[in-house]
Amino acid sequence: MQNVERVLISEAEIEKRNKELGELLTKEYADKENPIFVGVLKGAQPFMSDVLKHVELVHIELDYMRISSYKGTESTNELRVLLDLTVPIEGRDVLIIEDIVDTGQTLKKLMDILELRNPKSLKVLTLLDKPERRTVEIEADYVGFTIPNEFVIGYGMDFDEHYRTLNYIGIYKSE
Ligand SMILES: O=P(O)(O)OC[C@H]1O[C@H](OP(=O)(O)OP(=O)(O)O)[C@H](O)[C@@H]1O
Ligand code: HPA
Repeated sequence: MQNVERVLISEAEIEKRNKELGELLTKEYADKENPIFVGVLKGAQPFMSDVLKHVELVHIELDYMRISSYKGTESTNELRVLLDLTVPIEGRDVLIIEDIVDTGQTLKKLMDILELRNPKSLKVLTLLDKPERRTVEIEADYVGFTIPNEFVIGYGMDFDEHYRTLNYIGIYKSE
């Protein structure tokens, strides 16, 4: 396990939580008219596809955005929209799907951008929440796991584009 200090969340724990979250979203979005789930690439991709296996609804549109900020283990403060939505969201129920809310800067920027487009509702699902690192006041509506202040890798999350393919979440060992 090169550069993995220890396993923080196992594949089985992730699967169990994904099922619970998918069932919750099924209830929450069943009566919404025209909902759209927005995956934030690249990190949220494995989580989004796994959680959707447990969402038993067929009227949800899927779309993606990409915002990038991290170099190594540090946020750069320079957030760039690299990929935008392909459809309007005015009057629609929007759910942002993230892998992690860390400083909160990415989510804050994303929510500011999407709020300007006048959605009916704008909520957030994140697999991981790292509240100790927050620099802006922001909370997700649905959280998979609250984690300590450690840099994590795996299950979509990277260190310089490596480790995204691990099927568990580990703590990164820097040397
Ligand atoms: O709360 P923050 O401190 O802003 O960090 C969270 C963001 O950082 C990661 O994205 P990253 O910029 O690394 O892009 P990636 O998803 O392509 O890895 C992650 O996917 C979140 O979007
Ligand atoms: O702990 C993290 N790991 C990987 N990517 C991240 N982006 C923000 N925080 C993290």
